[in-house]
Amino acid sequence: MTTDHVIENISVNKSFGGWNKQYSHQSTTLNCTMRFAIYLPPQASKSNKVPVLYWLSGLTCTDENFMHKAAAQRVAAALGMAIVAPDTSPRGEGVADDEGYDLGMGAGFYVNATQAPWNRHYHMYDYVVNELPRLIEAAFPVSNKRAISGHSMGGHGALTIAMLNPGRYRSVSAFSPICNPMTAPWGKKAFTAYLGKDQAAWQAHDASELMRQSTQFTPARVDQGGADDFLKEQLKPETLEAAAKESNYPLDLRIHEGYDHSYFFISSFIEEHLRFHASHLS
Ligand SMILES: N[C@@H](CCC(=O)N[C@@H](CS)C(=O)NCC(=O)O)C(=O)O
Repeated sequence: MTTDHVIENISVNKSFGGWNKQYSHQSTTLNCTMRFAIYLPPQASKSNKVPVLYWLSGLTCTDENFMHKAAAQRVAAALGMAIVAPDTSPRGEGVADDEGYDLGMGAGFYVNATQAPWNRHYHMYDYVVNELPRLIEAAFPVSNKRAISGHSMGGHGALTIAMLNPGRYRSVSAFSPICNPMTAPWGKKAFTAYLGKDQAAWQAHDASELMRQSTQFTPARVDQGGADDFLKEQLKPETLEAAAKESNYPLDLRIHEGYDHSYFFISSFIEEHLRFHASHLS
């Protein structure tokens, strides 16, 4: 490990024979101290590097929501899969913020901000794609067999990051993703602030636009609750489905009647997502 990869342990909890841990580190990409969580299954050891799923959370979340509420550890332990959950934005004094829950801290949207004041710290795209996996693969017994998943804003992050980096992730999945942020209130607000008014810059981070233009396919699964309050105005899975049809992208999209936007939905289907990723990681 080089000095670029100095990490400080914050918590350790044994879980299903493996370990749930939190660390902080100084991020050179985000220019602030960041926290992440990692679940290491019992199979992970110096002589046995395990594949790793990167989980991107939604608005208002930290590295903790998924690890506390998704109930993923039992199946991750059985499958021998590590899970890494970063925070959802840069943090700390001096980091630009907004009064709204959907902009600033807790709402990094997994893009590289080009607009002031956000461009000093808000580089979540580079952090997730480059700095974090470099650090994780240097510091823990995990391999470079990667998958990516996320929820809502994090579902948007997972889909766009996978499509912008073909070959980097073996599979991608999302719960209740923001499928067409260019036309959704959450996305329009964040993209205007972080990327500016020119919508050409937004297209590169819109899952539906990317899927419509895709010629290289990463296996993709999306699950959406039919009783999600954000479904019609913010999430728009029908737009992603239409885009997949246009490019013949093999998207497995499922709508589940009665489920809402919460972690009660995620925990109900997380096992299916982990098994989907395991089938592509092995
Ligand atoms: N209306 C909600 C929107 C935020 C929200 O629903 N966040 C989702 C992701 S988009 C979440 O995971 N919240 C944290 C949790 O359920 O643990 C609020 O004001 O907090």
